[in-house]
Amino acid sequence: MAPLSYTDTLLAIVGASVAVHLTYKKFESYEPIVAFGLLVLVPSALSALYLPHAVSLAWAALTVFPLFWTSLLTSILIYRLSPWHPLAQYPGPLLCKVSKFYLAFRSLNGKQYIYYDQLHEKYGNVVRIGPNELSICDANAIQPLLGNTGLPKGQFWDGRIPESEVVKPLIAIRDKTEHTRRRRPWTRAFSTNALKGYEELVVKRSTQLVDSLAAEKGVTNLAKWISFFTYDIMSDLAFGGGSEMMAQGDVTGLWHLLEGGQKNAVFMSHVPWLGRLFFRYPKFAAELKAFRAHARSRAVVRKNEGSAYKDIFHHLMDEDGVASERPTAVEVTSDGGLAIIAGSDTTSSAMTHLFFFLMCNPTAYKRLQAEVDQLGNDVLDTTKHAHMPYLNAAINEAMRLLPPILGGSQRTPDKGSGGRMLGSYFLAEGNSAFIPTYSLHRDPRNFSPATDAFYPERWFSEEKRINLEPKVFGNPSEFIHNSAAFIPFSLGPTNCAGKNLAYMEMRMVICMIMQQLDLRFQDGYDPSNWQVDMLDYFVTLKGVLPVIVTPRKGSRY
Ligand code: HEM
Repeated sequence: MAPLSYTDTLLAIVGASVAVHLTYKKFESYEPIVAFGLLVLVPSALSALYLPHAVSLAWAALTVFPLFWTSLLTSILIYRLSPWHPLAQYPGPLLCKVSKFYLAFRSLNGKQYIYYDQLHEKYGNVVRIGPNELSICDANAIQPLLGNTGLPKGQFWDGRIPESEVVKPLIAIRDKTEHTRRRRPWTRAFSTNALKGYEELVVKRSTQLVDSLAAEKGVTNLAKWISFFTYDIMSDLAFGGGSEMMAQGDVTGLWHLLEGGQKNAVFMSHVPWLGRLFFRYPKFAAELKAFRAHARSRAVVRKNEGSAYKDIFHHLMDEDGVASERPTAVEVTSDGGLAIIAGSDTTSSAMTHLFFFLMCNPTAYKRLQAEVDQLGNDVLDTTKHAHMPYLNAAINEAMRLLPPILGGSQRTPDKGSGGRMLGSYFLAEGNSAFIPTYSLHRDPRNFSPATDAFYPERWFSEEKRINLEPKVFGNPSEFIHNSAAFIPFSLGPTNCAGKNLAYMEMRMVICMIMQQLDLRFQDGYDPSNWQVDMLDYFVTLKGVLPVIVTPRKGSRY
């Protein structure tokens, strides 16, 4: 067969690159073998085609590879910016539309929630924050995206979990049927009965926290103490013990490992295919892997040694034998690690933020303390906690202003579904969307007036709210309170499994601390540092919160 003319050969190379683009788009494989085939083998074959126009095969390759890759990138670029792209109608920064790498790099400074907020300020309710991803700051999209008939999880978690972990933790399961199956033991682990069983432990650890704080002389870092508390208690609950951070400090460096891995993780969640690739190299994301390996080893110890009480592991492992299908050991090990990660950082953020806001707002501090003081000897009674209006309003108000997960949970339409209407926005198949929780909670259309200020009173009924000093909410016609737009625990079938435990822990710790101790900022501390030091790596990394703790008059100290 006669060789192709020079022009036809060049056209064949460009055509092949477009075909490779379309193949990638259709099949979306993370497999390195597929990438190798499409990005290396195809241009190698094309180099042979080009050989008649070159002095050697090496020379042909030197011409064909750059041409092939450049036309592939150009094809991708043109498509992403073209009016045919299914998200073309949505506004957003050019660099976000071109590549998700832009956001991945921007996320490294820990301020992506602020960036989303600025984008919504500039572009409106819907912003195209990636070539195939939308951020939707509109309460009408919450139900269709996250609610009971909402969409399955997106690729976000694919880049955070190494492929070698064939059995994924619950939070990373995208298939709805499989997720429902794996969620069942979690539902048992947080039933009313199971929660009752955790109470004694919550009291024990909360007492240890209050004792430790009372013993602190001079300035102490409240954020650190609360983090150690949540880590210790989640280890007790997930694995029947194994952590004594409040007593010994972070001697094994686990808290450091947990936090250290988050920066890598957030980058990879934006470009999951790269995460999959990099995770194969042992030195990549070493902290993340070390933490997960530790969690797995703790699970094995817990399984072999048992526990003196019914912990979360007990229910996940179905040690009561109530499930029709028993979870496998690998599933339980994977989910045990998840319990620590999901349950410690989030709860510690919520509580630390609340104490921060209380110290900034003396009126709210006094109102909460007065309510707590009415408890007297019932301070450990969880049934009373659940009905304390100021306590619960203050917890919600802190999570409204600074939700522990500042961004949102990504969702993607099922393959073959054709896409989904989310309120008045259409999300085509192959694309993802999320609701930016921080921006939604700080949207005056959802919470007004004084949207950015800490006022637990906004959670009260009108008759109670209207006369309270200062009279911020004195004018009912100006008042907006859309509780459907309050989603710190997300929503729907994949919402936070540990929500009730989190509330129980938070209420207990807050009541015990407020009853026994007075907290105030270190002299000269500038509260504006709190948010400046805070880093959003999906979970929130907190800076130092320097406080002076003094036992209250009549306390046990
Ligand atoms: C204030 C504290 C907490 C907050 C704000 C919080 C928030 C969240 C959020 C936003 C999600 C993602 C849900 C989604 O993808 O739609 C989540 C998932 C999850 N959380 Fe929490 N969480 C908290 C405490 C806890 C605790 C104490 C546990 C106990 C182990 C826990 C266990 C989980 C689990 C297992 C998931 C995965 C649920 C699933 O995929 O089905 N969380 N949490």
